[in-house]
Amino acid sequence: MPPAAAAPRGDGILVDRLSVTYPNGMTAVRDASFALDPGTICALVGVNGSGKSTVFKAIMGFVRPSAGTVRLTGLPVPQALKRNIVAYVPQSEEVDWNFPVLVEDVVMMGRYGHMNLLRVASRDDRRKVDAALERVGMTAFRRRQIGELSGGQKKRVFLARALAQEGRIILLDEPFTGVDVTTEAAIVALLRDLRDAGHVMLVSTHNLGSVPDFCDQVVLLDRTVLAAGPTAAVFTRANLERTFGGVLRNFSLGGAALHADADADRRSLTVLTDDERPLVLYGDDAGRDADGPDAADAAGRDDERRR
Ligand SMILES: Nc1ncnc2c1ncn2[C@@H]1O[C@H](COP(=O)(O)OP(=O)(O)OP(=O)(O)O)[C@@H](O)[C@H]1O
Repeated sequence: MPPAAAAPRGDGILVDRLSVTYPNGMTAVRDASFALDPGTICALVGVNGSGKSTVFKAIMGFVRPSAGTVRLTGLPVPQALKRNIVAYVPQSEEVDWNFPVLVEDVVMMGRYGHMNLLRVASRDDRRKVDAALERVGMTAFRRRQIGELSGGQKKRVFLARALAQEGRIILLDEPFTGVDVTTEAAIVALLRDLRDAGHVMLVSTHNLGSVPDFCDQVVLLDRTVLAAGPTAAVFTRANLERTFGGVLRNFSLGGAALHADADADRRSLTVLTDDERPLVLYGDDAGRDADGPDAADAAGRDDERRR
């Protein structure tokens, strides 16, 4: 038997008994803990209002923990921010697209933390912006206004900004919302490359079907961490039902409704969806596990059909 993987030490992101209470007295996150090592892609999954953005804000230093700690590559948040360790790819709704700014200027913003107060770009800064635009396939759009781009193109530009920043930790807030299959595949390929280069990525997503495809860790959130760890162990039907309660749509097809074969009564297909790309579980163990190539393949095929 292969040796069991060691538990993460939190050398990338360490969230330890984190609680966040907003000034209006609302405790959005209570006693949440998880640990991620370099070279990880982790999904952050939970219903609307479960505290995903609050966890992001705590990691980015926008809110102070009322209890507990966050450490990033071993450093307290303020020190990590000073060193430009954290890059953020926002949700589209958070951005004012009417602000007149060129694509290349958005990507250059990723270099601001590396510049002095006058923000004069060096040759090295420009080279890194060029390389980032090239890497996400947006070089041809560099002189366009950001507001003129499609949703998927805008996402690529913000990914390029994160690349230009060269942060070891990248937070992505629903990167697949409103993007087509090709852009989603391109984003996933890029995230895998970054993982191989030792980055840590925390991805908030409602795209349940994509999670087993590319995330090696999962954090399930409902105002606290319900479960955290390797995707195969944590991303199970039972845990998802606990996380989403009645919100999750769950269709089960089995027996004659699905197959005409002799063994139809033993076979089933379960679809779990939080309204974006659904998680499709095939076969006899559909009621137990969400991992395995069948589940991922099925989710992909279903996605193609939906679009
Ligand atoms: N600035 C704030 N002041 C007071 N309460 C807040 C604030 N921001 C968020 N909340 C509350 O904290 C809870 C968690 O919100 P949060 O935005 O972290 O959830 P989320 O999981 O990111 O949701 P979504 O999936 O809708 O983006 C919600 O009940 C929300 O109303």
